[in-house]
Amino acid sequence: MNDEQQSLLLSSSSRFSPPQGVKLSYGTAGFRADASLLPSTVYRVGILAALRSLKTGSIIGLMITASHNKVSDNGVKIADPNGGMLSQHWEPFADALANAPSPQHLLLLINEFVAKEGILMDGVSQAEVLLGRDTRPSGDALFEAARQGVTSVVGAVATDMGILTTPQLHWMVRARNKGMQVSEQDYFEQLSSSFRYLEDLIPAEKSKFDGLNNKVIVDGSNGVGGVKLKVLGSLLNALVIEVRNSSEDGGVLNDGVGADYVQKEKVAPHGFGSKDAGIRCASLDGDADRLVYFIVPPESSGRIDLVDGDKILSLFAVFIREQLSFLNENEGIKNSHQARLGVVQTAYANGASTNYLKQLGLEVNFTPTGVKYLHEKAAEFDIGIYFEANGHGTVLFSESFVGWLEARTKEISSGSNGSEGKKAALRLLAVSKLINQAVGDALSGLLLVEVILQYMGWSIHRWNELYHDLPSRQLKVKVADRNAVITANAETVVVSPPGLQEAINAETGKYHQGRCFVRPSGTEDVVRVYAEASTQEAADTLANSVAKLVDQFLGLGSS
Ligand SMILES: CC(=O)N[C@H]1[C@@H](OP(=O)(O)O)O[C@H](CO)[C@@H](O)[C@@H]1O
Ligand SMILES: [Mg+2]
Repeated sequence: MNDEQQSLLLSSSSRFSPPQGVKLSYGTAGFRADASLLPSTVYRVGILAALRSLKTGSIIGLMITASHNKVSDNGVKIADPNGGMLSQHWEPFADALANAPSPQHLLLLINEFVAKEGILMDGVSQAEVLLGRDTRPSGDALFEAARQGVTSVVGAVATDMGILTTPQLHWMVRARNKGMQVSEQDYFEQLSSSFRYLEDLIPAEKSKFDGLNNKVIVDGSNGVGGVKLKVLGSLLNALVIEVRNSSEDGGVLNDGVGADYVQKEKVAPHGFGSKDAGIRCASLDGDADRLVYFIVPPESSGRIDLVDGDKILSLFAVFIREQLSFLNENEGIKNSHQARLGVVQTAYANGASTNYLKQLGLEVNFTPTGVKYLHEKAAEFDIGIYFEANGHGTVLFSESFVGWLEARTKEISSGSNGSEGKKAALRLLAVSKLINQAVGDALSGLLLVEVILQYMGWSIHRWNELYHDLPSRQLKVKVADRNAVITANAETVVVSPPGLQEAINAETGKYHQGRCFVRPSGTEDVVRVYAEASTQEAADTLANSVAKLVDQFLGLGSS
């Protein structure tokens, strides 16, 4: 690193002192904390993003958001060149940078790291980072910190993409690196045109929207997603999207609203009630990368029927499996290719969903919590569908399978006779354009759910009846050191502290259809307990007894 570069880094970093007495960690989804603690972290992540861009020779993304967390929090994460999460290999460097106590330490770390990674900081190589932020009031100041971080690397440019959903930014990074157009208008255009195309491919004999079924009401969590969804909705024809709790309505972000609240509490968000009984309702989280549906009952008990990420995954799996079977049956299609379809879940997936998917004959895989793990696994298949129960997920198509579909659909247009097999190829290709290939995206997920329901002629009730969720309960336990819990087998088994798993097994064995696991959260200072059983009461009791075990083994008094 030359002198000019050194002094630039030293002078800019002296403007951003790290908070005292706080240890920051990149965690499951980037850095998150109270926004007042974050300027130095966001500035340093700006440097990291510029280095990542130099290293990969590609465009990198930096998103400022704390998703479903409270409005006074904020956070920052990186999108890699393919639009996915930052390579896990760089996370320790991110942690070290964020926690460096002084500008001199920071410089030392950067020097060491660029030498180890062979990054050329010669002031000649070009780097570019696309910056996005959600609607949080702290976003503007943190954006400025990120911009200063990026531009303190000589040759690096920070491009302001404005206020965006997290998945929009990831989509733009991916598209830019493929040499495509990446304005927000391009994003809306790609989603809405593939949606309309899929609508046009619905067979005439299948029931279309019947006037009752053409509306979905969406809770925007008072965040960025609602506003964007209004724009997207205006580009559609038959489907009516009514947005409530949009950030323009004056409500507080994620306060009594949003996908996380609806999924965890199983109650209707603010602004929804018995007047909405029978209508399809959906909820986005604060940065619109999670989506759940729900049904409001006619009486105003507040309780809802939750149609969660597992059920969205199941709907996608049923549809895609059907299209693949049309493809395989179709003799007109040359070089018939047996596409490998895989689904990926975590231990939080409701056991009833896993049984259902296995009964369909699908390969079900499990990974630890966190989309970076699910995404990586799903990418091993021709078509990989992954979802967390909380509504984060997408459908990935391998490049080779998309290439194969493109070749088939070209054959089709030359000798078109409209067989189901041919239409299936066209449909799958349109799905690969509709559903975000970079990351889980509530807006593209919502459009895919809507068009599949149209295609199937299903109401939300019919969809919800695919299987019945086993009653479940999630609890959080505060412990002295959550990292003392070490798990294996996709977090289903505790290997340390010794004896805890045996105690959990003994408790779980008392319950019909009992299943229970504990793991340290990657985003909160707690150990999470999840329990399932044949009745709600049993699931509650099992969760409570295991929470007590966790407390006995690791509680605040046991350090
Ligand atoms: C049980 C649960 O919902 N866990 C969430 C939560 O992770 P934890 O590591 O459990 O805190 O936040 C993650 C990031 O948003 C999300 O990927 C994950 O599913
Ligand atoms: Mg989110």
